[in-house]
Amino acid sequence: MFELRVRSSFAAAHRLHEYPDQCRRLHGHNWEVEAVVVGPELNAAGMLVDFALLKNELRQVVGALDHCYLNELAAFGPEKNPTAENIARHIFTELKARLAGIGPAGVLTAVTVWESPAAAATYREG
Ligand SMILES: Nc1nc2c(c(=O)[nH]1)N=C([C@H](O)[C@H](O)COP(=O)(O)OP(=O)(O)OP(=O)(O)O)CN2
Ligand SMILES: [Zn+2]
Repeated sequence: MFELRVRSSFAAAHRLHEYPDQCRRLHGHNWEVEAVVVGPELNAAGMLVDFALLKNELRQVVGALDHCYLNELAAFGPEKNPTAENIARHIFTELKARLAGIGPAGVLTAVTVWESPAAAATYREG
């Protein structure tokens, strides 16, 4: 089995409801994002999926969050906090849909979002 990882990043603002600390106030992060794609077979070029394709798709998904106030986006809204966990699940769902439309050999299994070099959340399926 082969496992590929591609990374992207975005800068955005958020605030966390139901949080008893300064994170309730408006603040920002530079989020780092990693997507993991797995599969057993290589193509004639010796690739599971071209990194260029994966990076482009991830960039499209992450780009929709870049320089946004995340709480205002429909993906999060007033009720769902834009935590690293919810951001990871959102990116996973969007990227999975985009990759399904292209039909590459690999399967998306996880998305990890780092809020800082010391703190990350992963959403995975399969
Ligand atoms: N499980 C989660 N916990 C927290 C999240 C999250 O998304 N998932 N997010 C936050 C806030 O976004 C906050 O801005 C980050 O808090 P913290 O990790 O404390 O960041 P600091 O840079 O202030 O950390 P220090 O290491 O203390 O400097 C909080 N928790
Ligand atoms: Zn924060």
